[in-house]
Amino acid sequence: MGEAPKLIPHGQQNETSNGSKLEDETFETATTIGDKTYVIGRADDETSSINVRIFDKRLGEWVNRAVLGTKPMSFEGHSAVSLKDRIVILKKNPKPDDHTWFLEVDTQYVRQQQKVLGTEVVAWSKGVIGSVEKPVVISGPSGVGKGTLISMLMKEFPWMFGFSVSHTTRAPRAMEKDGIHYHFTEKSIMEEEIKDGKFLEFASVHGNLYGTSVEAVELVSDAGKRCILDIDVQGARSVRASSLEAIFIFICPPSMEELEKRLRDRGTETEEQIQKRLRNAQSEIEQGKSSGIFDFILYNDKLEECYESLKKLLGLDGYVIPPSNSTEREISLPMDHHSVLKIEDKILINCNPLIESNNKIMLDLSSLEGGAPGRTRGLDFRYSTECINLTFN
Ligand SMILES: Nc1nc2c(ncn2[C@@H]2O[C@H](COP(=O)(O)OP(=O)(O)O)[C@@H](O)[C@H]2O)c(=O)[nH]1
Ligand SMILES: Nc1ncnc2c1ncn2[C@@H]1O[C@H](COP(=O)(O)OP(=O)(O)O)[C@@H](O)[C@H]1O
Repeated sequence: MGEAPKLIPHGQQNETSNGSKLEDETFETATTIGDKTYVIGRADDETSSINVRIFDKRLGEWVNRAVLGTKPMSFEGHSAVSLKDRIVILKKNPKPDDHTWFLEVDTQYVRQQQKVLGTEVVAWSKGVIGSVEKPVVISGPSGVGKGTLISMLMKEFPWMFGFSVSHTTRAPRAMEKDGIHYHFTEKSIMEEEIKDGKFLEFASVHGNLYGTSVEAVELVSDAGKRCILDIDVQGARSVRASSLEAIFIFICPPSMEELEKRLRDRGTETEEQIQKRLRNAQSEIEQGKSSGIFDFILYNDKLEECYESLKKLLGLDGYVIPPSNSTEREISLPMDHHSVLKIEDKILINCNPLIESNNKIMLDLSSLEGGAPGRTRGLDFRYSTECINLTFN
């Protein structure tokens, strides 16, 4: 039995309480979700890290501890609010012209991580404000044109999409660059990292290991971009079963003959590898069509037509480039004089009207969808100056 948290702030009392904010000199804040109280403070070593301790009320003991974050997430007195399975921590604005940072933790993910690692590890992220669309998972047999279609999408919409760079134990092809096309790695290293819970999913494909690291997806979502994953059917199944909400697209060849031709013309594989890929293609196509994993099946016969269909199902047909900055929004929160309140799935930040003209900011957690588990998925926010707008329905 551990010592109960000295801090029994508002959050400890019940689920419907307002956000908790402790006195500044303690440099700790806490909030409660279910049986757990998350006590958040500056790391003991006085670095810029954040220390999180988790107290399980049911067990009456501290069950987890993690040191998180680097600059600019240093802990200088925050407000923490819990909503459903999330905690949102708002960092005070250190300078008047600075922007607000917030951290969001998905406690669902904490539980998953605990299962894998026993102790430690909570995932936090810098807040990306403005909703990010669901990641896109693209699967299909080797040579069908997945890479080609993804390149076209990334070239036309570089600000919108980011590629999840997988790890693989296969050897690089002539034009492939480490860290861009894949993270090329050793089997023993990758197996160790899989054990450490570093991967969102992994699979053995055509005799090699492939996997999507949690970090690969986080890097894209942290940049505020929509993540594209090029993974095989087994990987797609694992992602489907994970907490990552995504759109699943399967690409089919017009015929096996055409698939073989594309593979041969690409000229990147030995004859033996081509044969292996063709043998696997048949069952991949069957699974792709029948497994219920995929939301959409696209036939890549004429490349341009297939690309147009892909854009259409991603809602990008007839897409007009928005004026710069319109997809990125930032909010400013004053250093002092703000209070934080939670109501249902909304967080309301009340600023001093004498300091801020937009004196009420609402973060809407119902907008959270997609994204890597445990990471900020794009909190939507809006300003309000009228109290009447702040009634929640
Ligand atoms: N499960 C899983 N599959 C992957 C990953 N990265 C690539 N793949 C799949 O591995 C297979 C082989 O990829 P690759 O060696 O690049 O060959 P290609 O498909 O012929 O270009 C393809 O089906 C990819 O979609 C990953 O991170 N996880
Ligand atoms: N619709 C298409 N028609 C003809 N060739 C295509 C088409 N789509 C892709 N290709 C070609 O087929 C080969 C395999 O495509 P690639 O994108 O590497 O497939 P994958 O990533 O699915 O293995 C490449 O040489 C590419 O240029």
